[in-house]
Amino acid sequence: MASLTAARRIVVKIGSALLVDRATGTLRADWLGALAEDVAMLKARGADVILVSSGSIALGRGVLGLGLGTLALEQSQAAAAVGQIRLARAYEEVLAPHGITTGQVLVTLEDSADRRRYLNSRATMETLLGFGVVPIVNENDTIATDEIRYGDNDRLAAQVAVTVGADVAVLLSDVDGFYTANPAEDPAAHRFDLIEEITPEIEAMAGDAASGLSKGGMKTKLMAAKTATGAGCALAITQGAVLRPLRALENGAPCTWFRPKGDPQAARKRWIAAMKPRGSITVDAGAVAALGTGKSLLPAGVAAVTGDFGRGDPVAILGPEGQGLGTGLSRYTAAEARLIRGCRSGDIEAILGYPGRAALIHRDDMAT
Ligand SMILES: Nc1ncnc2c1ncn2[C@@H]1O[C@H](COP(=O)(O)OP(=O)(O)O)[C@@H](O)[C@H]1O
Ligand SMILES: N[C@@H](CCC(=O)OP(=O)(O)O)C(=O)O
Repeated sequence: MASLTAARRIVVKIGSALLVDRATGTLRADWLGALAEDVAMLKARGADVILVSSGSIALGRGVLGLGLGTLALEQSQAAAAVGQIRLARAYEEVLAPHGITTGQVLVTLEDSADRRRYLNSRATMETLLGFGVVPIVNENDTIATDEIRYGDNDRLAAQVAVTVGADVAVLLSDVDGFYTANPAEDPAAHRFDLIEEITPEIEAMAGDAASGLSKGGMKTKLMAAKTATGAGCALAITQGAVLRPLRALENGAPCTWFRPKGDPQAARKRWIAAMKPRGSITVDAGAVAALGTGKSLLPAGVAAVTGDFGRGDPVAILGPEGQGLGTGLSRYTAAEARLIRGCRSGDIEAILGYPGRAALIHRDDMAT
């Protein structure tokens, strides 16, 4: 079974109900301080950690005196604007004493649907993690309208896990796992230790949230589990209300694991391989050899470009005889690719008039 101890890159989702005291609308400082110790523990053993944290609306509504009732979308968005700044600051304040730098990343559903932005956010996240930063991710509630909202951070966390190629995602909840029925309503319900496959029977067991601060309930957690496991990332649901819930999980606290399908790299390659190319890039013999040894495709190895693709679009990679070598996501548009074809990476800026990425297709964005 998957485990937190061996994880290389971990996404942890923290729900509003854990972070914010419902009655007072204030932050649970002790709980957050203890969570910072958990994060420091994971970082100390070399894992990358990304926190997907809810709580901006719950915090902001307290500050604005909006009460506990249902909010109109604009009110939620206003509350998020007020709450998010406090939320990000709270994480910074608890993690800094551990020598950990934080960065705020606000995303919308559009960012991951649009492939160009998806590649940008992937590259930025990778760079942040390379610096040892712990990204604090939330939905950009102040600008997201209904059509482009995740609406719940369970699915957002799974999407982030896929974007960064995490091998483990943990949803810290107010319940210690996935049950045969909502345990708040059915005392006979029992918890699964491991779910191998999310079948329609399992889906029928997922109910809504019982608490007033949360959004998703188990339905969105199952959707998150589907997304994560399909991309090779194991997902755990566990009780977050205890102090140091990640240490507790490592020490065998009750939870439900969802088994991943393969590993993140293999899943990403399957995803890219299934895309319909928007054009083609023909490479020379030297590039064929370089790709064979697992290198990225540089402009220098490109002989010809066809089609009209944008940044992030899938393109067919062809050998000198026109033979198919695979599919990759282009980091340049077709027009740019034609201009920098055959050039050294160091000349890209002079040719295009702006600095670009060294590779035309990065190794991670290629299925060969
Ligand atoms: N099959 C189920 N197993 C466990 N909990 C369930 C189930 N169906 C519905 N629930 C409810 O989902 C809640 C957890 O979701 P939610 O309150 O949205 O948590 P979070 O704040 O962590 O997002 C549980 O407290 C429980 O009331
Ligand atoms: N983005 C929103 C949270 C949405 C959400 O999923 O909340 P929760 O069910 O508490 O995880 C916020 O920060 O208030």
